[in-house]
Amino acid sequence: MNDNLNLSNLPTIPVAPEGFKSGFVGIIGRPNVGKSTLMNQLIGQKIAITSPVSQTTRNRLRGILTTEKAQIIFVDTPGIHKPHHSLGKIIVKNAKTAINAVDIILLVVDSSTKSGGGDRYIIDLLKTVNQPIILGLNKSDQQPENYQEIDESYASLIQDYNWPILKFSALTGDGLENLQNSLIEQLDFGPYYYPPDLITDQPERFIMGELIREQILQMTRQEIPHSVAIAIEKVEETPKVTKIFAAINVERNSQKGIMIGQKGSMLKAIGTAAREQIQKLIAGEVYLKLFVKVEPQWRQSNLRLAEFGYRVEE
Ligand SMILES: Nc1nc2c(ncn2[C@@H]2O[C@H](COP(=O)(O)OP(=O)(O)OP(=O)(O)O)[C@@H](O)[C@H]2O)c(=O)[nH]1
Repeated sequence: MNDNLNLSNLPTIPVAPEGFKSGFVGIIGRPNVGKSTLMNQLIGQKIAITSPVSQTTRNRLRGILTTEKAQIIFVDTPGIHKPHHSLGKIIVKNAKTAINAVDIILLVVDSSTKSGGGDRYIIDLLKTVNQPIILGLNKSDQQPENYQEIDESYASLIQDYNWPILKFSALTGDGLENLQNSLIEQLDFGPYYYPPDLITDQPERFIMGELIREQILQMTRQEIPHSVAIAIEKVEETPKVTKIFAAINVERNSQKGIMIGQKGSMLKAIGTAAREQIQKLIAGEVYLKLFVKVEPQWRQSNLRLAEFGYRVEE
């Protein structure tokens, strides 16, 4: 019998106690403001990848925080920006869909610099939204001396609305308890949507691919912009070690060269760092084998995008 159909294998979800609150919080913002860092910090484990290169996050990813009083499901959305190619369009479309499917919107901005056109673009998108919105000033640890001017530049953008403003640092954790309490306060009473010990809705394989992609983005920086997709081809579990075979798909031969590096040095460095991250994720020994493949123009082709796991959500 297929194990998936065996009902006794399904996780059980307890009945929530009286007064329990729950709901979905959409983390929205421009690329690179710290949305993924924030979600990881709030749920206490790395499930969303982060990097100094913008547009790191591609798919919707849920992070689940369960406390005694509440369950908050965070929906990390790809940064909203004006799209230039078909992957970009899917990313923005998914972010807009996410806005409609949540109970509270946490609009995150980078308060180490003043507001700009990109912030105004998102606030315009949110004008017609009915859910409560919180404006989160992130990167408080990096604010310069003229922080009051910066705070004012954001406050003036939302002066016509009654949105609360909270300041925090996703990196240091400063102000996050306050943020968590404000979110719980605004949530309605509700059930456990997920088992209390679950921290994400994504399968482990997806996160593994993301952890590999994170190392590529960090190590190759601007040289391999966004033309990389990871396919986890095989996972073999043995009692001692989990063997993972993953293909790194790039668009051009030149990118393949960069990815492999001199005498394979780049691929080796990526593999070593990603292996360490994956070991933390699965709490066990990992053997990671990486291959590089050239898939011309994968970003333009919706079919190929679907194969690599990028969903367009209606
Ligand atoms: N100093 C400081 N840096 C931060 C903070 N939060 C995030 N960062 C950094 O900002 C960069 C972008 O963070 P991400 O979490 O990847 O940003 P994101 O909004 O998810 O980015 P996209 O996936 O592009 O939408 C990373 O280098 C983070 O380390 C913060 O509170 N303080």
